[in-house]
Amino acid sequence: MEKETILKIENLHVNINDREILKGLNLEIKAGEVHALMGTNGAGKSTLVKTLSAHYDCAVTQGKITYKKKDLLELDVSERANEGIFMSFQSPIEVAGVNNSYFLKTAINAKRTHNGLSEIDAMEFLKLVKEETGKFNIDRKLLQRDLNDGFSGGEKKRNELIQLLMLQPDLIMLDEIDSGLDVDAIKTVANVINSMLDGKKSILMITHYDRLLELIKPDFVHILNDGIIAKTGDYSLALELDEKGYEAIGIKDANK
Ligand SMILES: Nc1ncnc2c1ncn2[C@@H]1O[C@H](COP(=O)(O)OP(=O)(O)OP(=O)(O)O)[C@@H](O)[C@H]1O
Repeated sequence: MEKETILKIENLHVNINDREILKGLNLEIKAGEVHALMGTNGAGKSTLVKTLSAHYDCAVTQGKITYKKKDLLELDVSERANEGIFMSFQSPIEVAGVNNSYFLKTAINAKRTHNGLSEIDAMEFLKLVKEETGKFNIDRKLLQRDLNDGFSGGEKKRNELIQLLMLQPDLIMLDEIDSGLDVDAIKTVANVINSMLDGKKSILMITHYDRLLELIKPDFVHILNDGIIAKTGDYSLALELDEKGYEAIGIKDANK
């Protein structure tokens, strides 16, 4: 059976501060696929995933993005989340005064209400937290604190894993979730992501290293360069890149 297209990006042009970063990018992601996005520093990888999550830095000047047959650019940031888009940021914001558990329960209930389901109460929420974090031995005490407030880099990433498990999004975008993590934490990330691969959820993950891709095998590896996807291959492209570097595979660093 033909897989459903979850996300289709056509001729996407995006400016940041009036400078064109994405210059006619095309990308199609189907249900159940894992896509890795690589590229030199400053190539525009984060700009792409920030644009998909409606970040205020990114101004779309041209192009079309279709998500589950809807015009994504017509949806605001909370509508995108309620429609099942999840973004793990390189540096998630710290929000003192907002309890982490309250924040997560509110996000879950917004999504449930949007999809015509009843809200979960405090007891159900706690039960679900225990179940999900228990499967992967993730410390749930983080939920008692304020959202990311004073969290270490690794704790912020673990908190995003809790959010992922609780929200069960359809399109998961991970921006360098492996950076700064200890070896055990990288394995936990991979275990969580692999557990979510049910043939329906799709992943777009930015990484610089082959390490994460060894644990979460991508169906496609894309190299973003000079504002477009300059090269696409399978996992062997990431291995080749790791071995030879960008220049040897024909990718010129636009910053040099
Ligand atoms: N808020 C901003 N103001 C000015 N320039 C920005 C801003 N955000 C991004 N840029 C610029 O846009 C370009 C693309 O940045 P982006 O973060 O998308 O790159 P990247 O491929 O994710 O890089 P890295 O691998 O280093 O994380 C860079 O030149 C960056 O300096």
